[in-house]
Amino acid sequence: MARIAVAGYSRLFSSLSRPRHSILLFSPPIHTTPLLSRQMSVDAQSLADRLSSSGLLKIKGLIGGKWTDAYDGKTIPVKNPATGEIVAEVPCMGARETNDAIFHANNTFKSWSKVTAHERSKCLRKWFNLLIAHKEELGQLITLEQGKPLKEAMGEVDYGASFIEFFAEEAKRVYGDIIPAPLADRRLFVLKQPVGVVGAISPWNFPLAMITRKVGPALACGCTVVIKPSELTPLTALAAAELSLQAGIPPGAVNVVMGNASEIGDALLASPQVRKITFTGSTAVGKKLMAGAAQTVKKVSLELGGNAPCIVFDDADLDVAVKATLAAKFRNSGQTCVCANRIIVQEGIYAKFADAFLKAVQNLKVGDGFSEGVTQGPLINEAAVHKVESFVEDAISKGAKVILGGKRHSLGRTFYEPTVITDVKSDMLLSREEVFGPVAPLLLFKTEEEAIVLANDTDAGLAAYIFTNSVQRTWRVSEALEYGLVGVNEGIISTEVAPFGGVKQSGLGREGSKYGMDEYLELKYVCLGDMNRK
Ligand SMILES: NC(=O)c1ccc[n+]([C@@H]2O[C@H](COP(=O)([O-])OP(=O)(O)OC[C@H]3O[C@@H](n4cnc5c(N)ncnc54)[C@H](O)[C@@H]3O)[C@@H](O)[C@H]2O)c1
Ligand SMILES: O=CCCC(=O)O
Repeated sequence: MARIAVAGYSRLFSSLSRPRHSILLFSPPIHTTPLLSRQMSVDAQSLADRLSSSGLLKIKGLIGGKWTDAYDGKTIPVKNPATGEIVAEVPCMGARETNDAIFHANNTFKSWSKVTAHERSKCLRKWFNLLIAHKEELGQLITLEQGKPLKEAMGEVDYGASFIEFFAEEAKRVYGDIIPAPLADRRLFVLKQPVGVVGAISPWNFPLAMITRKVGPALACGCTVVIKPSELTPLTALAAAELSLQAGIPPGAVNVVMGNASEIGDALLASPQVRKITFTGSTAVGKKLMAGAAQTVKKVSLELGGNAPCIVFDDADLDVAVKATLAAKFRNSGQTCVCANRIIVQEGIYAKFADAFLKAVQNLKVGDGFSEGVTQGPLINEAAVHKVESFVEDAISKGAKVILGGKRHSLGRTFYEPTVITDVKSDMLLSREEVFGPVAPLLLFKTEEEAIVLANDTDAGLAAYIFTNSVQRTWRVSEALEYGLVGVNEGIISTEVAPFGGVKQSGLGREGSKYGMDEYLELKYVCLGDMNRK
């Protein structure tokens, strides 16, 4: 059955303007005909045709500038989470392909790191222009493999591309230092140099932005990269890599391998040529990578899971708090590391907030991301739904009350009803861990001190949100929160110009902004002596 309404989204595309952000077919060897033609519906086939004619539907890995199958010919399927249909088969690569990708990245590093900052900047700028020129196709790919509504996917393209534009500019601003010397016959300099080959491992929830946020600064600094996208969403990464080649970024500077995650990860960790691992994903995998990087003492940056508190004080503007909390909670159907995970509401505003929030959540529309008006796509897979279900069951068994949703959506598959749960307590799974789904748990507090204790009562420390009209409280609470990002009266705070990253077990290092460059640079101190010699 055709589930993708081609006419509908064509109209949507034509109504969307070009960006201003603030905020098949190569067949792998064992298949002789393109998978899309064999396994998808008629409407899906026209989508495939459009993507295919754009040249952006790549289904091979990229090693040293060559589109490459797995050496043993094995493939893995990529599925549309909204329909369960297989949309492509991509190579199931492992250590051998990864080592070759590292080899090429290392060779290319020798030349790319010597290219002037001005030239690197120009290449990145061209890449940005191409990403924006292909916004529609990239948005389609994101919705196809990740499931988020097309409008949100197009927003991700703007957001993802913004990192390339920003770091194209930053490439020209890698300044060193001259330090006043303690001895008269010396001069002291600090040089900033690229770290070398970077292994970049990314998750499925932002198939483009979580890659560009890493690769943009890496290339800007003169590093080369081996990307391992999530096996659930590799098509967007491959399309972006194709555009990097079209932009003139040299073959070998951007490599993409996917397949056996732990084998690829181990190869990246073991290689002395890989000098930096940058990872976005779960805390559990981040810890493994951090331990593994010790073998060769690599630089590591980790963007891991969150457990964001969203604190609504009695003095908050109710409309602002409801609207912003809705955005912070239900972005990408709750599958965002900075999604509000615990909505902590002061007793004086609790009833009014719960009522207004419930009404707002009732207006969300669940469905296939390609259908017009849909705001909530499916969850990524069955495991994600099981996790949500187990958290909701745990809360109910401990006394929480479901006031909306609380079960799978009638659309079936991995669609889950937008859910609001009250009477949530801090011992419930919903409070302890990130639910990564469309479930909004409401907790009640009495005093500011209590709210801060509740908010900080977690190993995570990525994003937090507060709603208040008091300037003094804004400062006090922002300073007291053990988090890397704080939104005040705002639910969507990510931008390429500000540092993104967590404290505690949410990670190490920062991405985006001028600080994002430091992660890909080494400092070298040079001492020039004997200055008095004539
Ligand atoms: N802090 C952030 O910026 C941020 C952003 C997005 C997502 N996240 C977090 O990511 C998680 C969701 O993403 P996910 O389910 O893809 O996470 P995940 O940790 O399961 O996977 C992330 C990536 O790591 C790879 N991987 C898994 N095991 C590996 C191994 N042993 N060696 C090397 N690579 C391995 C996966 O294939 C994938 O590419 C959530 O916890 C979310 O909070 C964090
Ligand atoms: O999921 C995490 C990244 C989302 C963001 O950059 O705002």
